[in-house]
Amino acid sequence: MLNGIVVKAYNSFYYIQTGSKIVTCKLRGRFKKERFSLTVGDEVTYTLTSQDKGVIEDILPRRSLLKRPLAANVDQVVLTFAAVNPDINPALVDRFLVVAEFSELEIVLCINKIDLADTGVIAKLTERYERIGYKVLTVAAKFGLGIEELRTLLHDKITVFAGPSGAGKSTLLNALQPGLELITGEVSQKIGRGKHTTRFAELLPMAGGGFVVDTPGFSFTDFTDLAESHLMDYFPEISHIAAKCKFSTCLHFKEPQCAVKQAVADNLIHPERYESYLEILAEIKDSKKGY
Ligand SMILES: Nc1nc2c(ncn2[C@@H]2O[C@H](COP(=O)(O)OP(=O)(O)OP(=O)(O)O)[C@@H](O)[C@H]2O)c(=O)[nH]1
Ligand SMILES: [Zn+2]
Repeated sequence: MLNGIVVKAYNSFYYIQTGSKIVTCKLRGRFKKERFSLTVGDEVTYTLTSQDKGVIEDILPRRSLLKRPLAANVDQVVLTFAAVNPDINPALVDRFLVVAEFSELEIVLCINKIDLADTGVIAKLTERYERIGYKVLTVAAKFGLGIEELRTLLHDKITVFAGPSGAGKSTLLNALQPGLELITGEVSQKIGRGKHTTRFAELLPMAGGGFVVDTPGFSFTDFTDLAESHLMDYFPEISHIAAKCKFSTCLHFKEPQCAVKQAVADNLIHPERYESYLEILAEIKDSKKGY
């Protein structure tokens, strides 16, 4: 029995990668009866029926399932923003961060287009998010700057890219491609990448191990899945301090003796981060009205 990972699903065929080898597999009948939908990122065991064909015998338990893009076992998200052009919007960064935290993904904040920005601006931005505890990478995807460091962070993980339009996600993925050529070249031939354009995500194998989800998706507009009382869990610097509030039910809004509000006043929490928190809190409150 061999172990592998689903890198592409197409017409009830699954393309399973083990090492640098791709095997085309079908599912055992019993899975079809169970209506189990296998997706990219799933780990399976299979037996070979010929050199490059096989049958999936078992599906290993999923660690996670991301809905957009649809992929299992995603470990990490690289949130990509341009420092300028379009100018970084901290409120939008916070919204992406909340969704990434909610999805329990490891987070890398990638600030792109540093060739166009002031070094002072970059330093301030970096400091702002590193202070909260986030990993920040500054790159210029168009010029290959910082790409090696990003590549290192992708090793042995399944990574998805996200960020607003124009931030440079496609440029980043392309900059990562040269390192992939050896393996993806083989994949392309076998599974006809580019021939069939599908809406479904595929995993791109990385030279040093690990995969990147080829569709930068992971967009969202609402926070209706969140509970008001849990929102603070997705702001690390707020949840860190919340235990010191007078009331255990404190939402850090209008409650008296709130340690979070005090921390904002003392400049220990960035006022714009607190603004973002309040804004999303209001959206959650609104969405729950009328239920
Ligand atoms: N100056 C500069 N321009 C860049 C850099 N990276 C990307 N760009 C440019 O920014 C524009 C947008 O880049 P894309 O890679 O298409 O951005 P995207 O995030 O994939 O955008 P969507 O497909 O709309 O989601 C392109 O014109 C790129 O050439 C960079 O590091 N420096
Ligand atoms: Zn409070």
